Amino acid sequence: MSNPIYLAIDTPYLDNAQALANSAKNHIGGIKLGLEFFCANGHHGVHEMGKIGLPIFLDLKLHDIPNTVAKAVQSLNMLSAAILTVHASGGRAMMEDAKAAAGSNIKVVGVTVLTSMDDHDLNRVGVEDNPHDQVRRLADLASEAGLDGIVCSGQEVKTAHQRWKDGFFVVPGLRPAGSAVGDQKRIVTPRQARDDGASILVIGRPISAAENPDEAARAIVGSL
Ligand SMILES: O=C(O)c1cc(=O)[nH]c(=O)n1[C@@H]1O[C@H](COP(=O)(O)O)[C@@H](O)[C@H]1O
Repeated sequence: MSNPIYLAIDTPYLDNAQALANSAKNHIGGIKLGLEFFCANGHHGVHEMGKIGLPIFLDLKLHDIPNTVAKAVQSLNMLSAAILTVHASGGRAMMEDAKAAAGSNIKVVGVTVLTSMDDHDLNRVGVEDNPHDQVRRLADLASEAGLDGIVCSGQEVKTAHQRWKDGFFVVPGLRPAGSAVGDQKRIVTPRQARDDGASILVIGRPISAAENPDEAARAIVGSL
């Protein structure tokens, strides 16, 4: 079994990102670069991180009209990322065009309901369904649009996996027992997410903020 852990590297500093990835690289399966890193370092930064030799998950959560998202995806293809995110709430046409624009080796996955949101937060943006139902709705839409999978919390991944047998399920919002929760609201342990059908586990601060990131990553691998 390959290592399912993608280390979320959320920093604007390329040297810090390289140091963190290099320190934990023997106990992770990939590197996730998000908006904080990409806005500061762009294509050059992604190229440099690629030299570490692990698959790159480019988490840019694209969300715009279909034409704009498709053109943005085309501009990212040269980076040879393994995984790319768009917001599923951008709609079916946007997801279809994103997938059509992506290189054949990139998995395009739809972010459903951010793990930092609970029922109340969803209601405040006009969604009356609870996170579970909204994830199910957006997972069905992502599947219809031809995406490879979705991003959801570990609280929904079991149901999503049952409905979409060959879907690819990215699960963030993971906290080993006893670690700081921070801004996340729908959390489970890495082990729980894995058991419930997560394809990959996105983990940031429980590793990056640890005194010894390599040791923290190794301990999480051991818990799976
Ligand atoms: O798409 C994501 O990766 C993502 C979706 C989501 O719903 N929640 C979420 O936390 N993430 C990302 O997963 C990472 C979680 O980081 P930690 O909370 O530090 O483990 C961050 O880089 C977030 O941008």
